[in-house]
Amino acid sequence: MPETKLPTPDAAAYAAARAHQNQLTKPTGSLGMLEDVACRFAGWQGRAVPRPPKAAITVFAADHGVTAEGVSAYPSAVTAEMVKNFAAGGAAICVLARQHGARLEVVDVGVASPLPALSGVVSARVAPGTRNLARTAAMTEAEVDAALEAGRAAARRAVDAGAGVLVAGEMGIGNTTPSAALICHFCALPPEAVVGRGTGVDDAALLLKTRVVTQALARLPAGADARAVLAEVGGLEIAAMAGFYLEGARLGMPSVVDGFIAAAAALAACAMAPGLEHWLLASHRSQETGHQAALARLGLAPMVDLGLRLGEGSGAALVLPLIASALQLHAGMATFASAGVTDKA
Ligand SMILES: Cc1cc2ncn([C@H]3O[C@H](COP(=O)(O)O)[C@@H](O)[C@H]3O)c2cc1C
Ligand SMILES: O=C(O)c1cccnc1
Repeated sequence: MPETKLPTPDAAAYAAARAHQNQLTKPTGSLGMLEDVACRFAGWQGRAVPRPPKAAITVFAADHGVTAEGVSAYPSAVTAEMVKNFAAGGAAICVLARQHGARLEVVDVGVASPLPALSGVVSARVAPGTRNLARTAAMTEAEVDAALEAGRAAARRAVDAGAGVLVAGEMGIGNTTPSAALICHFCALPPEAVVGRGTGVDDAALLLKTRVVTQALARLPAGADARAVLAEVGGLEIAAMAGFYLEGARLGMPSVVDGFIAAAAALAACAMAPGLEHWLLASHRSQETGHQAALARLGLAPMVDLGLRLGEGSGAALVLPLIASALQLHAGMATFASAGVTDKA
């Protein structure tokens, strides 16, 4: 796979935005992370006063052979059923996309059972789910490449549709298991520090899930590159999300990273293209064990902590109004000079 060459955000526009923030009628720094968000959008758009972006949400769906081990509280069949629910507009992410007027596309990267043609669902099937990573490599590297490309193509469609900020979500019963393995690998953490309850498994399944991750990681050869790591312990939708982030950044478009699975995909993508993290914003702190460590490794601070553990891109969608407020405050507030307010001494 050719190395992705990424642009760098515009440092001059970022600095101009920071200077502008310091002129606004508020104590310096008092809008906290909203100030950083506005300045980072300035860097991404190359203008001191960035325009409010339209958001596009892409949900990648795929199944996981590892569900045969009993690592999820829900059966694999839910993945396909939820894709139908996405098409019918009934999932959490559908409600949030409608609320925010965001484009929503669902991409089938490898749901186990073939789906009928569904409105809003793009078929980019690589395989009928991954193989069971408890016992064997989840994917071949060719499958990883195909999934990465499915994600890249989806990012191009979102940008072509006029998006100024991208959101990747996922649906894949069992996917917190490969995500935990990826986070362990890229953060050099033991499974006990990363594996969580996902959809809500009991203590016995949590132990089993931890053992599965330990066994899968033991197969990784020393010095395996990100593609090989994804093939061994990853997932089709996770690889697609990585491709989506990479292509977004290549096109100069930032992505809001959702929860645990998104963080795992972002870590893999950053390993493929250092500097990608400069194009990412973290929406929230997930309840899932190990998410905080993954964000720390990415150098990202979550905007909110709402006790979420859903996925689908829901956390990222929930912060879109905060991003809009950050940019409106940046553009709309008076300066000390314009309002005749005395600045600090
Ligand atoms: C009805 C339903 C809707 C969901 N939407 C997202 N997830 C989330 O839960 C799954 C990961 O958790 P685990 O690894 O424990 O299976 C993923 O599909 C994720 O998107 C859902 C899960 C369910 C059951
Ligand atoms: O944080 C997430 O993305 C998450 C956590 C649990 C289950 N599904 C998703």
